Amino acid sequence: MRLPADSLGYALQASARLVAEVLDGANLTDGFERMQQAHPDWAEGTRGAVRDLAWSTLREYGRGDAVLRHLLHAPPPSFVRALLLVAVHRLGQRPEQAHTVVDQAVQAVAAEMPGMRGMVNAVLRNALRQKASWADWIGVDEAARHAHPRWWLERLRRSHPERWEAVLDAGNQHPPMALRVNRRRMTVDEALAMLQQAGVPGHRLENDAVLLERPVAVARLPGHGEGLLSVQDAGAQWAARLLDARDGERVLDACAAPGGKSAHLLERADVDLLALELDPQRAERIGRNLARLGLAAQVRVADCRDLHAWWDGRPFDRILADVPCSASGVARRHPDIKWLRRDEDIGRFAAQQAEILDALWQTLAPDGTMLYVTCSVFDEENRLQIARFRARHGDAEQLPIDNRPDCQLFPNAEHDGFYFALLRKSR
Ligand SMILES: C[S@@+](CC[C@H](N)C(=O)[O-])C[C@H]1O[C@@H](n2cnc3c(N)ncnc32)[C@H](O)[C@@H]1O
Repeated sequence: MRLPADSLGYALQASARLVAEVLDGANLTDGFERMQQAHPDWAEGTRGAVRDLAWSTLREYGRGDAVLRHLLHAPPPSFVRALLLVAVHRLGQRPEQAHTVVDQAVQAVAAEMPGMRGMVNAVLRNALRQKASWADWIGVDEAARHAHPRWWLERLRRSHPERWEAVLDAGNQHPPMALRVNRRRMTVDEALAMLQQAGVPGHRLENDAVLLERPVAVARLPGHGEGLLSVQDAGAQWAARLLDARDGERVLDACAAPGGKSAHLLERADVDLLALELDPQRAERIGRNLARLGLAAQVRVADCRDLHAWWDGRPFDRILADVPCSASGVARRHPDIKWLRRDEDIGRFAAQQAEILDALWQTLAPDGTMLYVTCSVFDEENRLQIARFRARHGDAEQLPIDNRPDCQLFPNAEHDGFYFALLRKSR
Protein backbone atom coordinates (compact mmCIF):
# COMPACT_ATOMS: atom_id res chain seq x y z
CA MET A 1 0.00 0.00 0.00
CA ARG A 2 1.32 3.46 -0.91
CA LEU A 3 0.55 6.47 1.25
CA PRO A 4 -0.22 9.87 -0.32
CA ALA A 5 3.03 11.82 -0.60
CA ASP A 6 1.55 14.84 1.17
CA SER A 7 0.41 12.83 4.23
CA LEU A 8 2.12 12.79 7.62
CA GLY A 9 2.21 8.98 7.36
CA TYR A 10 4.35 9.21 4.22
CA ALA A 11 6.79 11.64 5.88
CA LEU A 12 6.96 9.37 8.96
CA GLN A 13 7.69 6.35 6.79
CA ALA A 14 10.39 8.04 4.68
CA SER A 15 12.09 9.72 7.64
CA ALA A 16 12.03 6.43 9.60
CA ARG A 17 13.87 4.75 6.71
CA LEU A 18 16.56 7.43 6.92
CA VAL A 19 16.82 7.19 10.70
CA ALA A 20 17.05 3.38 10.48
CA GLU A 21 19.89 3.65 7.95
CA VAL A 22 21.80 6.07 10.17
CA LEU A 23 21.39 3.88 13.26
CA ASP A 24 22.76 1.04 11.12
CA GLY A 25 25.85 3.19 10.39
CA ALA A 26 25.01 5.20 7.24
CA ASN A 27 25.58 8.90 6.57
CA LEU A 28 22.38 10.98 6.87
CA THR A 29 23.10 13.57 4.18
CA ASP A 30 24.09 10.90 1.63
CA GLY A 31 20.97 8.86 2.49
CA PHE A 32 18.70 11.87 2.03
CA GLU A 33 20.43 12.74 -1.26
CA ARG A 34 19.81 9.21 -2.56
CA MET A 35 16.19 9.34 -1.42
CA GLN A 36 15.62 12.63 -3.23
CA GLN A 37 17.17 11.24 -6.41
CA ALA A 38 14.78 8.30 -6.21
CA HIS A 39 11.81 10.71 -5.82
CA PRO A 40 12.36 13.55 -8.28
CA ASP A 41 8.60 14.27 -8.13
CA TRP A 42 8.62 15.21 -4.41
CA ALA A 43 7.00 18.56 -3.71
CA GLU A 44 8.98 21.04 -1.60
CA GLY A 45 6.57 20.37 1.30
CA THR A 46 7.25 16.61 1.26
CA ARG A 47 11.01 17.10 1.03
CA GLY A 48 10.92 19.59 3.92
CA ALA A 49 8.72 17.36 6.11
CA VAL A 50 10.90 14.25 5.61
CA ARG A 51 14.09 16.21 6.21
CA ASP A 52 12.77 17.98 9.28
CA LEU A 53 11.50 14.76 10.90
CA ALA A 54 14.70 12.80 10.24
CA TRP A 55 17.05 15.58 11.33
CA SER A 56 15.16 16.57 14.46
CA THR A 57 14.59 12.96 15.54
CA LEU A 58 18.34 12.32 15.28
CA ARG A 59 19.20 15.58 17.03
CA GLU A 60 17.16 14.29 19.97
CA TYR A 61 17.88 10.60 19.54
CA GLY A 62 19.22 10.11 23.07
CA ARG A 63 15.90 11.29 24.52
CA GLY A 64 13.72 9.18 22.23
CA ASP A 65 15.92 6.18 22.98
CA ALA A 66 15.44 6.69 26.75
CA VAL A 67 11.64 6.78 26.27
CA LEU A 68 11.61 3.66 24.10
CA ARG A 69 13.76 1.74 26.60
CA HIS A 70 10.78 1.94 28.99
CA LEU A 71 8.24 0.87 26.40
CA LEU A 72 9.93 -1.95 24.47
CA HIS A 73 10.61 -5.36 25.95
CA ALA A 74 12.47 -6.78 22.95
CA PRO A 75 14.31 -5.00 20.13
CA PRO A 76 12.01 -4.61 17.09
CA PRO A 77 13.26 -4.57 13.47
CA SER A 78 15.34 -1.45 12.80
CA PHE A 79 12.68 0.23 10.61
CA VAL A 80 10.04 -0.21 13.32
CA ARG A 81 12.32 1.12 16.04
CA ALA A 82 13.17 4.11 13.85
CA LEU A 83 9.47 4.75 13.14
CA LEU A 84 8.74 4.67 16.87
CA LEU A 85 11.57 7.14 17.47
CA VAL A 86 10.23 9.53 14.83
CA ALA A 87 6.69 9.19 16.17
CA VAL A 88 7.78 9.71 19.80
CA HIS A 89 9.70 12.79 18.69
CA ARG A 90 6.61 14.12 16.89
CA LEU A 91 4.38 13.37 19.89
CA GLY A 92 6.72 15.46 22.03
CA GLN A 93 6.85 18.25 19.45
CA ARG A 94 3.11 18.38 18.64
CA PRO A 95 1.12 17.09 21.63
CA GLU A 96 -2.08 18.58 20.19
CA GLN A 97 -1.83 16.17 17.22
CA ALA A 98 -1.27 13.07 19.35
CA HIS A 99 -4.06 10.95 17.87
CA THR A 100 -3.23 11.89 14.28
CA VAL A 101 0.43 11.03 14.89
CA VAL A 102 -0.43 7.58 16.28
CA ASP A 103 -2.89 6.91 13.45
CA GLN A 104 -0.39 8.03 10.76
CA ALA A 105 2.46 6.03 12.31
CA VAL A 106 0.23 2.94 12.16
CA GLN A 107 -0.50 3.71 8.48
CA ALA A 108 3.25 4.09 7.88
CA VAL A 109 4.13 0.70 9.38
CA ALA A 110 1.19 -0.93 7.57
CA ALA A 111 2.67 0.34 4.28
CA GLU A 112 6.12 -1.12 5.04
CA MET A 113 5.70 -4.06 7.46
CA PRO A 114 1.98 -4.80 7.90
CA GLY A 115 2.64 -7.52 10.48
CA MET A 116 3.98 -4.90 12.95
CA ARG A 117 0.88 -2.73 12.86
CA GLY A 118 -0.58 -3.94 16.19
CA MET A 119 2.74 -3.61 17.97
CA VAL A 120 3.33 0.00 16.82
CA ASN A 121 -0.23 0.93 17.76
CA ALA A 122 0.14 -0.61 21.24
CA VAL A 123 3.56 0.95 21.95
CA LEU A 124 2.49 4.43 20.90
CA ARG A 125 -0.77 4.31 22.83
CA ASN A 126 1.18 3.16 25.88
CA ALA A 127 3.68 5.99 25.26
CA LEU A 128 0.82 8.49 25.31
CA ARG A 129 -0.66 7.04 28.50
CA GLN A 130 2.73 7.39 30.22
CA LYS A 131 3.69 10.74 28.74
CA ALA A 132 3.91 12.39 32.17
CA SER A 133 6.80 10.03 32.99
CA TRP A 134 8.92 10.83 29.92
CA ALA A 135 10.70 13.73 31.60
CA ASP A 136 11.73 11.47 34.52
CA TRP A 137 12.91 8.68 32.20
CA ILE A 138 15.05 11.18 30.31
CA GLY A 139 16.10 13.20 33.35
CA VAL A 140 17.83 10.36 35.21
CA ASP A 141 20.29 9.77 32.37
CA GLU A 142 22.67 12.68 31.77
CA ALA A 143 23.48 11.60 28.20
CA ALA A 144 19.76 11.35 27.36
CA ARG A 145 19.03 14.70 28.96
CA HIS A 146 21.66 16.40 26.81
CA ALA A 147 20.89 14.24 23.74
CA HIS A 148 24.60 13.55 23.15
CA PRO A 149 26.60 10.36 23.78
CA ARG A 150 28.29 10.07 27.14
CA TRP A 151 31.87 10.14 25.77
CA TRP A 152 31.05 13.40 23.97
CA LEU A 153 29.82 14.96 27.22
CA GLU A 154 32.97 13.91 29.06
CA ARG A 155 35.27 15.19 26.34
CA LEU A 156 33.45 18.51 26.09
CA ARG A 157 33.42 18.91 29.88
CA ARG A 158 37.21 18.41 29.92
CA SER A 159 37.71 20.85 27.02
CA HIS A 160 35.36 23.60 28.29
CA PRO A 161 34.51 23.09 31.97
CA GLU A 162 32.66 26.42 32.17
CA ARG A 163 30.44 26.19 29.11
CA TRP A 164 30.04 22.58 28.07
CA GLU A 165 26.30 22.56 28.86
CA ALA A 166 25.64 25.72 26.84
CA VAL A 167 27.55 24.17 23.92
CA LEU A 168 25.41 21.03 24.14
CA ASP A 169 22.21 23.07 24.32
CA ALA A 170 23.19 25.07 21.25
CA GLY A 171 24.04 21.78 19.52
CA ASN A 172 20.45 20.62 20.00
CA GLN A 173 18.87 23.66 18.34
CA HIS A 174 17.93 24.15 14.71
CA PRO A 175 20.93 25.73 12.99
CA PRO A 176 20.76 29.28 11.65
CA MET A 177 21.06 29.98 7.92
CA ALA A 178 23.63 32.55 6.83
CA LEU A 179 24.64 33.86 3.44
CA ARG A 180 27.90 35.16 2.01
CA VAL A 181 27.56 38.10 -0.32
CA ASN A 182 29.78 37.96 -3.39
CA ARG A 183 31.45 41.30 -2.81
CA ARG A 184 32.71 41.36 -6.39
CA ARG A 185 29.10 41.61 -7.54
CA MET A 186 27.16 43.55 -4.86
CA THR A 187 27.39 45.20 -1.45
CA VAL A 188 25.86 43.75 1.69
CA ASP A 189 23.31 46.58 1.76
CA GLU A 190 22.24 45.79 -1.80
CA ALA A 191 21.97 42.11 -0.90
CA LEU A 192 19.85 42.87 2.16
CA ALA A 193 17.48 45.01 0.06
CA MET A 194 17.24 42.31 -2.63
CA LEU A 195 16.47 39.66 -0.01
CA GLN A 196 13.90 41.85 1.72
CA GLN A 197 12.13 42.41 -1.57
CA ALA A 198 12.00 38.67 -2.21
CA GLY A 199 10.39 38.13 1.22
CA VAL A 200 13.56 36.65 2.75
CA PRO A 201 14.53 39.16 5.46
CA GLY A 202 17.89 39.07 7.19
CA HIS A 203 20.47 41.25 8.88
CA ARG A 204 24.20 41.86 8.74
CA LEU A 205 26.64 40.06 11.03
CA GLU A 206 30.38 40.41 11.58
CA ASN A 207 32.55 39.88 8.49
CA ASP A 208 29.62 41.04 6.32
CA ALA A 209 27.76 37.76 6.61
CA VAL A 210 23.97 37.93 6.34
CA LEU A 211 21.86 36.02 8.87
CA LEU A 212 18.39 35.11 7.61
CA GLU A 213 15.47 35.52 9.98
CA ARG A 214 14.30 32.03 8.97
CA PRO A 215 16.00 29.32 6.92
CA VAL A 216 14.61 29.02 3.37
CA ALA A 217 15.11 26.58 0.50
CA VAL A 218 18.08 27.62 -1.67
CA ALA A 219 15.73 27.76 -4.67
CA ARG A 220 13.96 30.69 -2.98
CA LEU A 221 17.13 32.77 -2.63
CA PRO A 222 17.22 35.61 -5.16
CA GLY A 223 20.53 35.88 -7.02
CA HIS A 224 21.87 32.50 -5.89
CA GLY A 225 21.90 30.93 -9.36
CA GLU A 226 23.57 34.04 -10.76
CA GLY A 227 26.35 33.88 -8.16
CA LEU A 228 25.43 36.98 -6.15
CA LEU A 229 25.06 34.99 -2.92
CA SER A 230 26.16 31.71 -1.42
CA VAL A 231 24.95 29.77 1.58
CA GLN A 232 27.78 29.65 4.11
CA ASP A 233 27.74 29.60 7.88
CA ALA A 234 28.77 32.93 9.40
CA GLY A 235 31.52 31.22 11.44
CA ALA A 236 33.02 29.69 8.30
CA GLN A 237 33.21 33.21 6.88
CA TRP A 238 35.81 34.15 9.49
CA ALA A 239 38.44 32.10 7.66
CA ALA A 240 38.96 34.39 4.66
CA ARG A 241 39.15 37.50 6.84
CA LEU A 242 41.68 35.89 9.18
CA LEU A 243 43.89 34.56 6.39
CA ASP A 244 43.72 38.02 4.79
CA ALA A 245 45.22 37.03 1.42
CA ARG A 246 46.19 39.97 -0.81
CA ASP A 247 46.12 40.53 -4.57
CA GLY A 248 48.85 38.63 -6.40
CA GLU A 249 49.64 36.21 -3.56
CA ARG A 250 50.11 32.51 -4.08
CA VAL A 251 47.56 30.75 -1.90
CA LEU A 252 46.91 27.09 -1.10
CA ASP A 253 43.54 25.79 0.08
CA ALA A 254 44.74 22.33 1.10
CA CYS A 255 41.41 20.65 1.99
CA ALA A 256 39.09 22.54 -0.26
CA ALA A 257 35.83 20.76 -1.12
CA PRO A 258 33.10 21.83 -1.57
CA GLY A 259 34.94 25.10 -2.09
CA GLY A 260 33.09 27.56 0.17
CA LYS A 261 36.24 29.04 1.67
CA SER A 262 38.13 28.93 -1.66
CA ALA A 263 35.33 30.98 -3.20
CA HIS A 264 35.39 33.47 -0.34
CA LEU A 265 39.17 33.92 -0.71
CA LEU A 266 38.72 34.60 -4.43
CA GLU A 267 35.83 37.00 -3.82
CA ARG A 268 38.05 39.05 -1.51
CA ALA A 269 41.27 39.26 -3.54
CA ASP A 270 42.86 38.44 -6.91
CA VAL A 271 44.93 35.54 -5.62
CA ASP A 272 46.61 32.69 -7.46
CA LEU A 273 44.75 29.84 -5.77
CA LEU A 274 45.50 26.13 -5.78
CA ALA A 275 42.62 24.10 -4.31
CA LEU A 276 43.50 20.53 -3.29
CA GLU A 277 40.98 17.86 -2.39
CA LEU A 278 41.44 14.19 -1.61
CA ASP A 279 37.99 13.00 -2.70
CA PRO A 280 37.48 13.21 -6.49
CA GLN A 281 33.69 13.47 -6.27
CA ARG A 282 33.85 16.25 -3.73
CA ALA A 283 36.52 18.00 -5.83
CA GLU A 284 34.02 18.28 -8.70
CA ARG A 285 31.83 20.42 -6.48
CA ILE A 286 34.64 23.00 -6.11
CA GLY A 287 34.67 23.67 -9.87
CA ARG A 288 30.86 23.89 -10.01
CA ASN A 289 30.73 26.32 -7.09
CA LEU A 290 33.45 28.56 -8.47
CA ALA A 291 31.84 28.56 -11.94
CA ARG A 292 28.49 29.70 -10.49
CA LEU A 293 30.29 32.62 -8.84
CA GLY A 294 32.35 33.54 -11.90
CA LEU A 295 35.62 32.65 -10.11
CA ALA A 296 38.58 30.51 -11.11
CA ALA A 297 41.27 28.46 -9.37
CA GLN A 298 43.48 25.50 -10.13
CA VAL A 299 41.70 22.47 -8.66
CA ARG A 300 43.65 19.23 -8.09
CA VAL A 301 42.70 15.90 -6.62
CA ALA A 302 45.51 14.96 -4.22
CA ASP A 303 46.34 13.99 -0.67
CA CYS A 304 47.85 17.22 0.63
CA ARG A 305 50.23 15.18 2.84
CA ASP A 306 51.86 13.64 -0.24
CA LEU A 307 53.99 16.60 -1.37
CA HIS A 308 55.69 14.56 -4.14
CA ALA A 309 52.31 14.04 -5.78
CA TRP A 310 51.28 17.69 -6.11
CA TRP A 311 53.85 20.29 -5.03
CA ASP A 312 56.08 21.96 -7.62
CA GLY A 313 58.42 23.31 -4.95
CA ARG A 314 57.26 26.95 -5.17
CA PRO A 315 56.31 28.13 -1.67
CA PHE A 316 52.94 29.65 -0.80
CA ASP A 317 52.39 33.05 0.81
CA ARG A 318 49.24 31.85 2.57
CA ILE A 319 47.85 28.43 3.36
CA LEU A 320 44.37 27.53 4.50
CA ALA A 321 44.36 24.20 6.35
CA ASP A 322 40.65 23.52 6.86
CA VAL A 323 41.36 20.00 8.02
CA PRO A 324 39.09 16.95 8.31
CA CYS A 325 37.82 16.78 11.90
CA SER A 326 35.15 15.38 14.20
CA ALA A 327 32.72 18.14 13.08
CA SER A 328 31.59 18.37 16.70
CA GLY A 329 30.94 22.11 16.22
CA VAL A 330 28.38 21.47 13.48
CA ALA A 331 26.58 18.45 14.94
CA ARG A 332 23.21 20.20 14.83
CA ARG A 333 23.53 20.31 11.01
CA HIS A 334 24.73 16.70 10.85
CA PRO A 335 23.10 15.05 13.87
CA ASP A 336 24.09 11.58 12.62
CA ILE A 337 27.71 12.25 13.63
CA LYS A 338 26.77 12.32 17.33
CA TRP A 339 25.67 8.70 17.07
CA LEU A 340 28.13 7.41 14.45
CA ARG A 341 31.40 8.76 15.84
CA ARG A 342 33.28 6.99 18.63
CA ASP A 343 35.59 8.50 21.23
CA GLU A 344 38.59 6.73 19.62
CA ASP A 345 37.91 8.56 16.33
CA ILE A 346 39.01 11.87 17.84
CA GLY A 347 42.58 10.63 18.39
CA ARG A 348 42.63 9.35 14.80
CA PHE A 349 41.48 12.75 13.49
CA ALA A 350 44.11 14.48 15.60
CA ALA A 351 46.88 12.24 14.19
CA GLN A 352 45.74 12.93 10.62
CA GLN A 353 45.56 16.69 11.31
CA ALA A 354 49.11 16.65 12.70
CA GLU A 355 50.36 14.91 9.53
CA ILE A 356 48.61 17.51 7.37
CA LEU A 357 50.04 20.42 9.38
CA ASP A 358 53.59 19.00 9.24
CA ALA A 359 53.40 18.43 5.47
CA LEU A 360 51.89 21.82 4.62
CA TRP A 361 54.37 23.69 6.81
CA GLN A 362 57.14 22.66 4.42
CA THR A 363 55.35 24.41 1.54
CA LEU A 364 54.88 27.76 3.35
CA ALA A 365 57.21 30.64 2.43
CA PRO A 366 59.29 32.31 5.18
CA ASP A 367 57.13 35.08 6.64
CA GLY A 368 54.07 33.37 5.15
CA THR A 369 50.98 32.55 7.24
CA MET A 370 48.94 29.41 7.64
CA LEU A 371 45.42 29.40 9.06
CA TYR A 372 44.48 26.16 10.82
CA VAL A 373 40.70 25.62 10.93
CA THR A 374 38.45 22.94 12.36
CA CYS A 375 34.71 22.81 12.93
CA SER A 376 35.38 21.02 16.21
CA VAL A 377 34.86 22.03 19.84
CA PHE A 378 37.23 19.38 21.22
CA ASP A 379 40.60 20.63 22.50
CA GLU A 380 42.51 17.63 21.21
CA GLU A 381 41.83 18.78 17.66
CA ASN A 382 42.24 22.47 18.46
CA ARG A 383 44.29 24.14 21.18
CA LEU A 384 46.25 21.00 22.08
CA GLN A 385 46.89 20.21 18.43
CA ILE A 386 48.43 23.65 17.88
CA ALA A 387 50.45 23.51 21.12
CA ARG A 388 51.95 20.18 19.94
CA PHE A 389 52.61 21.58 16.48
CA ARG A 390 54.48 24.54 17.93
CA ALA A 391 56.52 22.23 20.12
CA ARG A 392 57.61 20.35 16.95
CA HIS A 393 58.29 23.49 14.86
CA GLY A 394 60.53 26.10 16.43
CA ASP A 395 60.01 28.37 13.40
CA ALA A 396 56.24 28.64 14.02
CA GLU A 397 54.98 31.79 15.68
CA GLN A 398 51.34 31.96 16.71
CA LEU A 399 49.74 35.27 15.74
CA PRO A 400 46.95 36.59 17.98
CA ILE A 401 43.38 36.62 16.72
CA ASP A 402 41.30 39.53 18.00
CA ASN A 403 43.79 39.94 20.90
CA ARG A 404 43.68 36.29 21.94
CA PRO A 405 46.15 33.50 21.16
CA ASP A 406 43.57 31.65 19.05
CA CYS A 407 39.84 31.66 18.49
CA GLN A 408 37.26 29.07 19.51
CA LEU A 409 33.80 29.94 18.24
CA PHE A 410 31.04 28.04 20.01
CA PRO A 411 27.83 27.20 18.22
CA ASN A 412 25.12 29.76 18.94
CA ALA A 413 22.13 31.44 17.28
CA GLU A 414 24.38 33.19 14.73
CA HIS A 415 27.03 30.66 13.76
CA ASP A 416 28.39 27.13 14.15
CA GLY A 417 31.38 26.03 16.22
CA PHE A 418 34.83 26.62 14.69
CA TYR A 419 38.43 26.83 15.81
CA PHE A 420 41.06 29.08 14.21
CA ALA A 421 44.79 29.36 14.83
CA LEU A 422 47.07 31.60 12.75
CA LEU A 423 50.71 30.56 12.37
CA ARG A 424 53.56 32.54 10.83
CA LYS A 425 56.80 30.98 9.66
CA SER A 426 59.76 32.95 10.88
CA ARG A 427 62.44 33.93 8.37
C1 LIG B 1 36.30 20.58 6.44
S1 LIG B 1 36.20 20.00 4.82
C2 LIG B 1 36.67 21.40 3.89
C3 LIG B 1 35.59 22.43 3.67
C4 LIG B 1 36.00 23.49 2.66
N1 LIG B 1 37.26 24.12 3.05
C5 LIG B 1 34.94 24.55 2.47
O1 LIG B 1 34.99 25.58 3.15
O2 LIG B 1 34.07 24.36 1.62
C6 LIG B 1 37.64 19.01 4.70
C7 LIG B 1 37.88 18.45 3.33
O3 LIG B 1 39.20 17.90 3.32
C8 LIG B 1 39.20 16.76 2.51
N2 LIG B 1 40.41 15.98 2.90
C9 LIG B 1 40.54 15.09 3.92
N3 LIG B 1 41.81 14.65 4.00
C10 LIG B 1 42.50 15.29 3.02
C11 LIG B 1 43.84 15.23 2.58
N4 LIG B 1 44.73 14.45 3.20
N5 LIG B 1 44.22 16.00 1.53
C12 LIG B 1 43.31 16.81 0.91
N6 LIG B 1 42.02 16.88 1.27
C13 LIG B 1 41.62 16.15 2.32
C14 LIG B 1 37.89 16.10 2.79
O4 LIG B 1 37.51 15.22 1.75
C15 LIG B 1 36.96 17.32 2.90
O5 LIG B 1 36.41 17.63 1.65
